[in-house]
Amino acid sequence: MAVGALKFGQFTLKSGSTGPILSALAKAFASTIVEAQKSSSSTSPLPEFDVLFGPAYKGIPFAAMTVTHLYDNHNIAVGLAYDRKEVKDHGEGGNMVGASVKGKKILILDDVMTAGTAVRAAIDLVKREGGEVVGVVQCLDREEVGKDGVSSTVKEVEAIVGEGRVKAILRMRDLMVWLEKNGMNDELEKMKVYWEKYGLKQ
Ligand SMILES: O=P(O)(O)OC[C@H]1O[C@H](OP(=O)(O)OP(=O)(O)O)[C@H](O)[C@@H]1O
Repeated sequence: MAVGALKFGQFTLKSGSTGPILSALAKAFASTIVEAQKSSSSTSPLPEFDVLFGPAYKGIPFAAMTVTHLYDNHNIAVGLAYDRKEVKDHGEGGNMVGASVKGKKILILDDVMTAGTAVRAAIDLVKREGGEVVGVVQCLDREEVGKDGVSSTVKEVEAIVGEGRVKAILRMRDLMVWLEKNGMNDELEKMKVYWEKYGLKQ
């Protein structure tokens, strides 16, 4: 909220990527991954993984920052891989870049899922290249109903990667609690209206 990254209602998007914001995000992604790997933190801890995969485009800088932070601050050394949206017809060719995923355990990292299209495409790509996707981590879990109108996109993706294997730095309901605590009532009201329309009903 402090940097205007999240807005409700009608607005024009503006990019707000700066060193301090990206640094905070890298730290949050890395801590979320480390916590999720502890067996005490959840009934479905994230398994160890070899390569972090960031789907183009926004997933690429987030994954790159996170592997760096994992190494510098948590002594976890993993590879970085990402895809190109356009197939390259010269040089190494193909649309995978970075560490090889073949025979490796892969964690996918992105900012947010809506319909889950980007993450599903990433899962398919990694599988085609011979990797095994062991989980997904996103910045914000929107906690919205998915394509079937009942379950969530998270549940739909967990049906592919494993129950409890989609993690998030924070959830929509965490944001609502934070807005309430900080007296941001206008934003909270807008979020509640949005939640009524799109939020999970359980
Ligand atoms: O779950 P989905 O319905 O796929 O939506 C979520 C995806 O959409 C956004 O990326 P976008 O498609 O805008 O691409 P970009 O990262 O290249 O901007 C976002 O970064 C996710 O990757």
